[in-house]
Amino acid sequence: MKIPEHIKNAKKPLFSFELLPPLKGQSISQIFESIDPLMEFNPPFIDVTYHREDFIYKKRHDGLLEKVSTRKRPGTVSICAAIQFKYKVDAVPHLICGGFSKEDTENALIELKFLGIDNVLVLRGDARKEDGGFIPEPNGHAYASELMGQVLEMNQGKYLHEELISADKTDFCIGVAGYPEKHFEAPNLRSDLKYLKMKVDMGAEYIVTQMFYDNKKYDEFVKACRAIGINVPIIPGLKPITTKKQLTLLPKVFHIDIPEDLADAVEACKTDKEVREIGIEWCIQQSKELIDLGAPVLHYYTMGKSDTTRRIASKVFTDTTHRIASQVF
Ligand SMILES: NC(=O)C1=CN([C@@H]2O[C@H](COP(=O)(O)OP(=O)(O)OC[C@H]3O[C@@H](n4cnc5c(N)ncnc54)[C@H](O)[C@@H]3O)[C@@H](O)[C@H]2O)C=CC1
Ligand SMILES: Nc1nc(=O)c2c([nH]1)NC[C@@H]1CN(c3ccc(C(=O)N[C@@H](CCC(=O)O)C(=O)O)cc3)CN21
Repeated sequence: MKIPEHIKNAKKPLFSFELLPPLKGQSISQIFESIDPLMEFNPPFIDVTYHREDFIYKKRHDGLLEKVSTRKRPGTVSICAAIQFKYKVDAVPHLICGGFSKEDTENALIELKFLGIDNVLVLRGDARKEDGGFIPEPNGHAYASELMGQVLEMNQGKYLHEELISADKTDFCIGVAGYPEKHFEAPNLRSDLKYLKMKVDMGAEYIVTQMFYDNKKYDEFVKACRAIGINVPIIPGLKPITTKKQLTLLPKVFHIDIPEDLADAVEACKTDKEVREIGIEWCIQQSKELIDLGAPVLHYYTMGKSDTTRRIASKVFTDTTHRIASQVF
């Protein structure tokens, strides 16, 4: 089922989460072990991220260094298939521009259609660390909107080499990313929202936000979106803080602010065990308020660590007194 249908059919706010493909060499059982403890909260969908290749430098016999491309976390499509068939919930693979030619993208989409996976989150993808900034693949896409264009073409039955393929139309539901605190490369929020609106006008059916720790940012973002005619569901993304290191790491990697109260409380902790308690409390509070603000789904960036999210969800999603999501869409 498509994500917007899950939202329309829901009688109360929904719980969903996101995981990373495990490191190369590990097994699917680790994925299942991280999903099992969260199934009691009835996620209608589970996202699986996509990771582009990295470079490593290998020493050759002659002593020179050879640049070799490797992928540390392969398997998004097969993990999605395994999830969908085992748990009978929709798996949402992330599709990225980085490292993908149009042919690679087409092949991935053909495989997804074949597997009965019909929701995708369309993203540009992060820059490779070594590159400094995002560099599109030759014959690839530079922006999420361009990649969306290709998915939409396939939804119309238009493949890259029509003379070579006679294939049916695909029917993908497309979600996109939104940034309550602005995407770090955008000159200002208005510009970022302009491109977000472009993605929605092209056919994106819902938005998942970058993580944030101050609900006011989400509230203002939703209002700013509505004011310019973005009327699709806006799903907040949440990541509980669990270590002191994240206080500097998260702003650096994801370009987000940590509110003073939260930062002070984390600073005052003596151990990461204490930090985790603070992070869980903060996230429970945030989750409850977001439901009151009308968030249709709460999407947790669990990234394979389910214990923390389980503790949060058991406080947020087993309490049936919460109101039905009231966001306008
Ligand atoms: N791997 C994953 O699962 C996830 C990754 N992300 C990351 O978030 C970042 C951005 O991804 P998206 O939001 O999908 O990218 P996007 O292509 O929509 O936007 C990227 C930047 O370019 C600007 N922009 C967008 N379209 C433009 C256009 N046509 N012309 C000029 N500027 C334009 C935007 O304002 C933004 O600053 C990436 O670093 C991505 O990896 C975010 C969520 C999940
Ligand atoms: N820029 C960007 N890239 C992403 O891949 C991404 C986002 N934003 N925002 C939404 C989700 C959240 N994602 C993730 C991915 C990895 C971690 C993670 O492993 N975090 C480490 C620190 C980060 C690091 O070491 O690079 C952690 O300790 O929490 C968290 C969320 C993936 N998605």
